[in-house]
Amino acid sequence: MPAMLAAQFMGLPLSQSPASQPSFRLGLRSSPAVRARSLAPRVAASAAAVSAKPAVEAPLAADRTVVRIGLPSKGRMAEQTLSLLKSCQLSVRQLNPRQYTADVPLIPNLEVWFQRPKDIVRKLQSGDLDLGIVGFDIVSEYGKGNEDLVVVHDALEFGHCRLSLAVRCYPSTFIGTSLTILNWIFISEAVNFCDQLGDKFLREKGFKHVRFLSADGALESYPPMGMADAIVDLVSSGTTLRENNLKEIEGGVVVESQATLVASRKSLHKRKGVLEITHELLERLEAHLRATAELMVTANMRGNSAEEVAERVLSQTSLCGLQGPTISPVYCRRDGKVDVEYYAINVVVPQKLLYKSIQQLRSIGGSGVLVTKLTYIFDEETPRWRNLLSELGL
Ligand SMILES: Nc1ncnc2c1ncn2[C@@H]1O[C@H](COP(=O)(O)OP(=O)(O)OP(=O)(O)O)[C@@H](O)[C@H]1O
Ligand SMILES: O=P(O)(O)OC[C@H]1O[C@H](OP(=O)(O)OP(=O)(O)O)[C@H](O)[C@@H]1O
Ligand SMILES: [Mg+2]
Repeated sequence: MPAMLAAQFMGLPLSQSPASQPSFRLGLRSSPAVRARSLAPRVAASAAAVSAKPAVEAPLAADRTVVRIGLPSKGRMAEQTLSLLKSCQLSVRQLNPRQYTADVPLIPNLEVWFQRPKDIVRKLQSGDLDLGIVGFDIVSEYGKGNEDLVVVHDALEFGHCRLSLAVRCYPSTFIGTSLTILNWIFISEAVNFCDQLGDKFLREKGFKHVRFLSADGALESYPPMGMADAIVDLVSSGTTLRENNLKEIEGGVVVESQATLVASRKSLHKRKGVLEITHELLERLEAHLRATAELMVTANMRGNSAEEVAERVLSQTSLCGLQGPTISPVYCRRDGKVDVEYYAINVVVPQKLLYKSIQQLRSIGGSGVLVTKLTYIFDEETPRWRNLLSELGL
């Protein structure tokens, strides 16, 4: 920031009217909705089609008997989505990489359609898809206010990012500057990745004077090129911002995002098989995601009885398992008689406590420790399923 403007800012009363502020430009990545607004009437129809809330409620295509799920066709989410499904034993079979459709052999009534993330949300709204896996940022941007979209699983543990406001790096006095203050000093134009979200966020924060630009990508290049003062874009590691000399603003996070499983409420209610498939997907996803954080530890321990071994195991903080350790006798034949001298202990421990658990096991006489990865941990019923049923009034 030029010294003069900095000085001007320091003496600026916060009640000063926006009209008297220095002009500030912010860069946003354009969505088809915004581009369509500025194009000829020929494209007005597509603009309506992408509006956050369809004017006319989409009918359910009654003749379709197969259930459809939309998966990201390209980009960083595509590969991770397929790998998550594979980890849930739901491998997607795509005969040809150029084909937009595929299937999941384990769920015969499920058809996979590879689509761009924003198209997945639009097609859920139009009734052409029943389920989808997309980032929460896209659900918020394109599905906002649409009652027909239901987030079935909100934390699939990949695609973590945040939609955030960032500005050029100014002298350290301004780093950590709050939104309110920044508002007065230098944003007059911004580039926005998520038009609806970015626009609403900044207006609500009082950035009424900001002019939004449309852009298709590489938003981080706008401020250094002098085309905008700020950007509203996705940030994950922060590398792109840093490499382009930009900084996030304190309090400038518009939305936190990660991959989600989304469904059409109408499909869940009316299309045969959707609720059952959603239940299976949800159960497998939950059970798998839960299992990735845990390990199964098995060890042998000398003891006089299962209870006595249990006392020792339960005296250790990291060996309590999900409900408690499973302790079973190890039978051996001695002097012609079946005898029990050792007990096998099975206990599920959090991955991050593995080494501590091993140390605790050894300290109470455990030996021959085996550690196994878990594929699934199924609970009695997942809270997300109960929530979904109650959200659907079922
Ligand atoms: N840097 C990132 N780290 C983690 N997740 C991200 C990141 N950027 C985007 N995402 C997530 O991935 C989703 C898809 O982004 P991606 O860049 O693959 O496609 P896109 O930007 O919509 O398409 P395109 O780049 O062709 O315009 C985003 O909606 C967001 O949820
Ligand atoms: O904080 P980081 O880890 O650096 O990630 C942030 C970048 O990732 C996304 O871009 P992407 O790579 O998808 O390119 P795009 O702008 O062409 O979509 C996003 O739009 C940012 O530019
Ligand atoms: Mg991208």
